[in-house]
Amino acid sequence: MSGQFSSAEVSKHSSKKDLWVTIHEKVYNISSFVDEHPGGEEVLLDVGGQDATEAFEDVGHSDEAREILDGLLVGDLKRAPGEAAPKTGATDKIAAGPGGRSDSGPGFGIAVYAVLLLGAAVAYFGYNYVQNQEGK
Ligand code: HEM
Repeated sequence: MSGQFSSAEVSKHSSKKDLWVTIHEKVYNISSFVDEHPGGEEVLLDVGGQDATEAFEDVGHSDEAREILDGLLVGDLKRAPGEAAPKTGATDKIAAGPGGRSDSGPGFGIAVYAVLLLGAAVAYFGYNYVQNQEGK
């Protein structure tokens, strides 16, 4: 079974027994997998009938998980003209990375540098302060 489905069509399949999601513009019927999902059924029911690209990629699923998805494919997502594509900024970065995978979201690296810089500044001024005290 394969075809093209609009997001309105996909959103009709949001019950546990009939659960579809969209990931990267492809439509998957994950009903048979809900009970087997290592991450639990709750998260899958949450994204039922919706675009699950971000949720799926944020977890950093393995290649095995992607293979399971391949087996659940029902078709392509048909976007209505003018319909906005979902936000997949984080996903685009992951896809563009050298290994194709990344564990941290965007902005995480910057936060780490900020903390390191702050620590270095505190250490530097603290050291100077102690030196000055000793000099007295
Ligand atoms: C819809 C298709 C999905 C498939 C086929 C799938 C498949 C899998 C598989 C095979 C694993 C085991 C680890 C791995 O191989 O990466 C896993 C783990 C996990 N999944 Fe999914 N997943 C899907 C969607 C989601 C979504 C939408 C979420 C939402 C947050 C999610 C959250 C998780 C979490 C948190 C784990 C880690 C569980 C643990 O290690 O205890 N998954 N998934």
